[in-house]
Amino acid sequence: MAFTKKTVRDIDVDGKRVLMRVDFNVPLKDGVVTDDTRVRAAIPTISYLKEHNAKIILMSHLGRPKGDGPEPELSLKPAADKLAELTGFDVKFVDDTYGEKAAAAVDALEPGDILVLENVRFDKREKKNDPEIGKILASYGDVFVLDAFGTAHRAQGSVVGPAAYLPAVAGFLLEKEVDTLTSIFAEPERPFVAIVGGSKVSSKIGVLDHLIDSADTLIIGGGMAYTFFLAKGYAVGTSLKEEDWIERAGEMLKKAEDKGVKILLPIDNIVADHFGEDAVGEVVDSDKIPADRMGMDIGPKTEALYTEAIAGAKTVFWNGPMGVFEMDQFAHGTEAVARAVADSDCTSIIGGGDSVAAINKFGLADKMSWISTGGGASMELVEGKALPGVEALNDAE
Ligand SMILES: Nc1ncnc2c1ncn2[C@@H]1O[C@H](COP(=O)(O)OP(=O)(O)O)[C@@H](O)[C@H]1O
Ligand SMILES: O=C(OP(=O)(O)O)[C@H](O)COP(=O)(O)O
Repeated sequence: MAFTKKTVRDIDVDGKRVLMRVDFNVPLKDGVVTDDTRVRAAIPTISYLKEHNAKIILMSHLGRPKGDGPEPELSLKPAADKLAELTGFDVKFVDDTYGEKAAAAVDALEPGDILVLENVRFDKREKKNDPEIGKILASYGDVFVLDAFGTAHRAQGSVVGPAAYLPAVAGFLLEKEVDTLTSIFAEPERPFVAIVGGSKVSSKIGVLDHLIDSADTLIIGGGMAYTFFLAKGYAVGTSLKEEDWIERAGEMLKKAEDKGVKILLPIDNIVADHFGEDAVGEVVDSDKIPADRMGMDIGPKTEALYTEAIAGAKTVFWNGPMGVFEMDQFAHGTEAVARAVADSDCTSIIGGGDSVAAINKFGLADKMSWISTGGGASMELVEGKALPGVEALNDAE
């Protein structure tokens, strides 16, 4: 299915104030961007707008701030600096989003200038999709561009709000992501193996239900696994879990069994007594996690099981690391799965900020068919859902 929304190519941006929502939700360590994939991915649209003399106003969230004011460690300044470094453009930054300071910085823009606003989530009205947020942001622009594929599944103020007030079109990244993913998911070559892990359990666990309908094998790892262990009656110690989902997880296991879809869960795990750089791992079987231990990675027997399942795949969709890969001692499971995907003769789609950071950490990005900047967003596309951000844009004629 071709992309059905207007894009930046369809509008005149010369001398106009272009308000653009990007996804600069990048991993940071000590104030430095540790994976710049999402910043790089926004550059084609930014460069196009600059070449066409637009005044460019960029906005994004970063992380999940509480929403009652600035949190310096979640400032967008490092992402703005990264954009300047990657492009050589002069990138201005204003430490305000909805106030007079931001408005004044917008007013001072000349054609070709680029301004990054502070984290849109420093105000709780953003996540609540308060119409006031859309209105304030829209006042900064003459047109609205959505290029934040990774956040297009969130009906939040800066993603859908400005479209109510301004002509609203897609950027090149959004267009390419939606086109590529919908065409792969429409008729995946089989066996289709879906791999889901990571920590955003509540926002992604529901999609697993759909994956049972579309995938031949579903591999579960990372923080996602422990809710399923609870459904199987295993104790999970202090591992990440989502109590409200235990019953549904049990229903999913039953549904998969009835449909003949294989769900693979870890059979062993690397556990630790606390979450930290100095934590030391030990291997335990999945039904023997001690009460004072938390699961940090999949274990060696699980790596072998998952590697074998991936080797026979024709399509792999992967979102969410198998463990806390940022800490080297818990990165082994994610690396083993990444290598299995890289070595297999399949169409491979990797989605999500952290999953992509993991693939980059292991130097395997060029072995994958499509690296998507969105984890949750690509999960919703695989589910066949429309993304609210895309829905809010103007239809192509
Ligand atoms: N067992 C686990 N316990 C806690 N966190 C985990 C576990 N396994 C993986 N994670 C964390 O999950 C995070 C990524 O999850 P998520 O945001 O859902 O993925 P993505 O950004 O790829 O969509 C990583 O920071 C990783 O450390
Ligand atoms: O990182 C993101 O999603 P992802 O981890 O599913 O890829 C997006 O920036 C959305 O962030 P959110 O899940 O805090 O709304």
